[in-house]
Amino acid sequence: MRRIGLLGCGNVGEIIARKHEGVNIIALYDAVYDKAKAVQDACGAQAYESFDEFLAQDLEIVVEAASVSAVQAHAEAILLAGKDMIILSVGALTDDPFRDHLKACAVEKGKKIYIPSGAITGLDNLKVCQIAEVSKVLLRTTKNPRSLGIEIDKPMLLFKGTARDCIRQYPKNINVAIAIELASEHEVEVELWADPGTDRNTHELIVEGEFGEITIKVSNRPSPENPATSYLAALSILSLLRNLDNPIQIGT
Ligand SMILES: NC(=O)C1=CN([C@@H]2O[C@H](COP(=O)(O)OP(=O)(O)OC[C@H]3O[C@@H](n4cnc5c(N)ncnc54)[C@H](O)[C@@H]3O)[C@@H](O)[C@H]2O)C=CC1
Ligand SMILES: O=C([O-])CC(=O)C(=O)O
Repeated sequence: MRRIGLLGCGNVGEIIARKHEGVNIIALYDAVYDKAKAVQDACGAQAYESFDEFLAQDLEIVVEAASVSAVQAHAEAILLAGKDMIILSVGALTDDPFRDHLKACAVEKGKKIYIPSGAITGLDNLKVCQIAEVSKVLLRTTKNPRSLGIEIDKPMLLFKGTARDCIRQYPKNINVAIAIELASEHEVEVELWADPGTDRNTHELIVEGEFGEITIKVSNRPSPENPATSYLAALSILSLLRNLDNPIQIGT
């Protein structure tokens, strides 16, 4: 079984620790040591207070479910230590020189960086946008204000602009837009709405191109422990881990 290290033991990390199958989680790290210790019992892994000690373990894959800044701080070291990496805080990869550098590190060590589908679906065939003519990629995201850490009493458009500008302002809420941008290799327009009347994190993806039109609407249940994060995001990592060694690859 693949040996996994968990970087980030908050909401998503804890779900992975409890529900993983087909892989062996052996090491845990969180900037808040108590969080890593708190999930030890869920998976029988060891929590480490020092990142270097965590990374020194015999890991094949590090699963990042921490933050954009955790990716910025640790991804290079993880890849250069010869580990594959699953990156959920994909907003970190908007920085082109940083992303190119991580790619070069992965190539140098013969390792892979996996970007899970996270809180959206449809990333598989969105990759056709890399080779097709595309006139529009729009993501309209709507969350309850509590997910965005604000209080309002009627729907409000908080942001309209590029995915790159949006992730700078909302690094915990719009990583999906960057996953869409990386899959499509096309600039993504984002509308971010806060709606006190909704109990879902909704992502509507609208794409127009030479192939026709795509509309995908995902109405996500927020995670119980972190309403900003859709439960689907944790499930997407669990399914990625489950299918890593499947000889049949489904989807583009
Ligand atoms: N790609 C996607 O579709 C999605 C991405 N996300 C992202 O996934 C990440 C995890 O989400 P949650 O588990 O809900 O967040 P969370 O806030 O519940 O847990 C994050 C954990 O990581 C730890 N952490 C943060 N920075 C760290 C660092 N530099 N080093 C070590 N530990 C660090 C925190 O102490 C916390 O325990 C977030 O960055 C979130 O924005 C969430 C949903 C969808
Ligand atoms: O979980 C979600 O619905 C989206 C999210 O937080 C992100 O993309 O960062």
